[in-house]
Amino acid sequence: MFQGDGPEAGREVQGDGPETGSGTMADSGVWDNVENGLHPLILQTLRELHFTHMTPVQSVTIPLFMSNKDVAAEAITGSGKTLAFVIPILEILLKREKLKKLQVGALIITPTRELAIQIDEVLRHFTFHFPQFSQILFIGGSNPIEDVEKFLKQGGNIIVGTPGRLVDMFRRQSDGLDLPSCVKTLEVLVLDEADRLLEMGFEAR
Ligand SMILES: Nc1ncnc2c1ncn2[C@@H]1O[C@H](COP(=O)(O)OP(=O)(O)OP(=O)(O)O)[C@@H](O)[C@H]1O
Repeated sequence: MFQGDGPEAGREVQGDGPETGSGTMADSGVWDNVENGLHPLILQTLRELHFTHMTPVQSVTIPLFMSNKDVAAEAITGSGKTLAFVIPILEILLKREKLKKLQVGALIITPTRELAIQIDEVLRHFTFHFPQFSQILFIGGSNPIEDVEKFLKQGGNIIVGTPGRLVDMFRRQSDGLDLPSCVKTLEVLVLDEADRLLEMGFEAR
């Protein structure tokens, strides 16, 4: 499940998995046909990845997301949900005024370190072509001070993180990181696997 930051009411989308439709995973339209067009460098990255067609969840949600709707999607594992939010994030950030180094434009929260690493890797394929966007991974298992220093040094226009480390990073003002101020520029919030995230029972302490 994911959400775009937009003025209009959300809409629930049921995405088909790889085994449905005509039997192939990517059978719901070519990327060139996305309304208003995708950025040429995004299309180039998709060609590099050999992704010729959108999956059903991508073809339904990407246009909604790109028109600033709030989107909630439910689709089976492996149906291509990651690209369904990664591409709109980039398109939305490309349309806004350039973000400064410490301004966060998108925050992707996911329940496990493994998922965060996977999303970070997928995103990196795309941001490789957009050096104006910095991205940072906030997950447990490393020294939080290193994350603070990394953010201050290289910035984090797009953050991918797990809840525990993110909460920690939001409380690091005494170490020189004022993340609550940095997210004032937030355009997109993604709650990946929102059902699992909410089951985890994170509460304000
Ligand atoms: N349009 C596409 N064409 C071909 N392959 C794709 C396409 N979109 C995504 N994939 C590939 O399909 C696989 C599953 O995608 P992804 O991990 O985004 O699924 P998911 O729905 O997020 O799965 P999970 O529920 O496990 O997180 C990945 O290997 C990804 O690279």
